[in-house]
Amino acid sequence: MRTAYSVETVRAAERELMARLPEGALMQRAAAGLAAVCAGLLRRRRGRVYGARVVLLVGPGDNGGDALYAGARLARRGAAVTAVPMDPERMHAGGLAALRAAGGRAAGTLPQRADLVVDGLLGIGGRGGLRPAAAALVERIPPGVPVVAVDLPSGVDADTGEVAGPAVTAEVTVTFGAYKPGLLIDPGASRAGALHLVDIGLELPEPEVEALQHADVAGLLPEPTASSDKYRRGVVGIVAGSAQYPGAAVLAVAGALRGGAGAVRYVGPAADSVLARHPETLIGPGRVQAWVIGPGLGEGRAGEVADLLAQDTAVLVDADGLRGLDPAVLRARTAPTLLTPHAGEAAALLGVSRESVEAGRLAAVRRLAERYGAAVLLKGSTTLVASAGGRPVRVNPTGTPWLATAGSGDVLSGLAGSLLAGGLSGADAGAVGAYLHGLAARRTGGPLLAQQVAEALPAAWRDATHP
Ligand SMILES: NC(=O)C1=CN([C@@H]2O[C@H](COP(=O)(O)OP(=O)(O)OC[C@H]3O[C@@H](n4cnc5c(N)ncnc54)[C@H](O)[C@@H]3O)[C@@H](O)[C@H]2O)[C@@H](O)CC1
Ligand SMILES: Nc1ncnc2c1ncn2[C@@H]1O[C@H](COP(=O)(O)OP(=O)(O)O)[C@@H](O)[C@H]1O
Ligand SMILES: [K+]
Repeated sequence: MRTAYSVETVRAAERELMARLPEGALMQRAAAGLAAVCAGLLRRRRGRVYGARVVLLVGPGDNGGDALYAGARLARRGAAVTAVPMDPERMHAGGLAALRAAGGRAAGTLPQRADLVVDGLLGIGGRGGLRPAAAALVERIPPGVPVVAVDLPSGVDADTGEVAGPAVTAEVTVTFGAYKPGLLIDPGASRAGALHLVDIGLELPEPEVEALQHADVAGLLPEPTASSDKYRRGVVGIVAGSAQYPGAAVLAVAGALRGGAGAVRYVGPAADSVLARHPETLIGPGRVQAWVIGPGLGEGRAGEVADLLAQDTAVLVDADGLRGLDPAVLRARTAPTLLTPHAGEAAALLGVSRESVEAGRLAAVRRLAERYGAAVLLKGSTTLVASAGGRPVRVNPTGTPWLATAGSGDVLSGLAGSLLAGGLSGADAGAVGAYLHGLAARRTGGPLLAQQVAEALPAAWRDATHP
């Protein structure tokens, strides 16, 4: 599991540790880790550190201090290091002295030739969009030169991943003590490049955000045993499709057939299309361990949604099924419930604009889970899964923008429903479903069709369980 912590939590852990260590010890740990990553990158790119031109962008706080001390270490190894301050009056004094003592220099303007830029403008002390002096430096980073971000790319909000205006795009981010949510959630995540965590010895409580890895997914996926039969493995029922959208039913069933359930049952008007593509499907009402309702349902089918929600069976509600949901009805349920909106559907459920959901995805998914008393999977660039009751929000690390194609959400709802039928909780079914869905899409590559994502699911399952 990859875990991430808010700025407030990191600061508290830092204070506690600093009280027990000599002054400046944490910054030296951070700078040593940062310098090692920079040196590794320079060696890979040009064979050696000696003679490399390194530019440090230096902000007014400790993030700049880290960059200056790391720059001093690189200068001692023969790099030509130039520090460019955001504000020449406010640079970490100890760091600047160390850099100068090691042979580095400060300059007023950004050199146009460099082998590496180190972004030490802002770390966890950054607030709001970059102010003009910082933005001007970011805009002058020479194109094609690799950037290593210190703690996080400047301009990315550490707690949310929000980016308001210009921001650094890094090849590598070297972060200290703990990942921050903004490094795992887009748009911040796509600015951070490869993540490198430097352990500075922090002791941390439960995380705010977590991302599953292969081993976590393997531990959650249901595996059949000698005593399994198709009913014990779980039956998932799919209520999807309409005369207008029969394809949604076919795709949801395609996902469900590859989600580990022993059988898939289809209920709805697209039975002929479903059977033509998936002869394995059972047709018509019957007993199931989990229902999926919503993909391609069209208008006027709220009664069917209400009927399923009234049953004491796990239910996943997607797409058209999400219209007009009553929070009181959902909160009263005791069986697992998973809602899988995209940003537009989430906005309608919260009564806010789509833009506000997209700008603050973490807050939106948390509010949805609280309000509806259910697990909620918010689709989009970095899919998020929250559960009612304040557990860490799960961030899916496997997505790809190629998934933004018609019908891929239908495959996901069938898949996650199948996992629910296999006995996973709402949040686990959502997070594991999104993980396999993203892996399958990455395996397929783009441009991709939703049905290809479904077809690649067994291979993605094997990748996660037998890496
Ligand atoms: N606290 C600790 O124990 C450690 C901190 N470390 C480093 O210290 C950093 C945090 O340092 P600070 O708390 O000094 O904060 P930062 O260095 O992140 O930035 C704070 C400064 O930036 C200015 N600023 C804030 N938002 C801005 C914006 N949008 N545009 C322009 N300027 C802005 C503020 O006025 C303030 O002067 C971490 O990210 C990490 O790099 C590391 O050395 C490890 C140990
Ligand atoms: N920019 C993006 N990056 C990664 N994944 C995305 C992006 N946009 C959409 N997706 C994913 O694509 C799928 C689209 O689902 P959805 O919006 O329900 O479409 P549909 O209803 O056509 O199936 C979801 O899994 C979502 O997370
Ligand atoms: K930074």
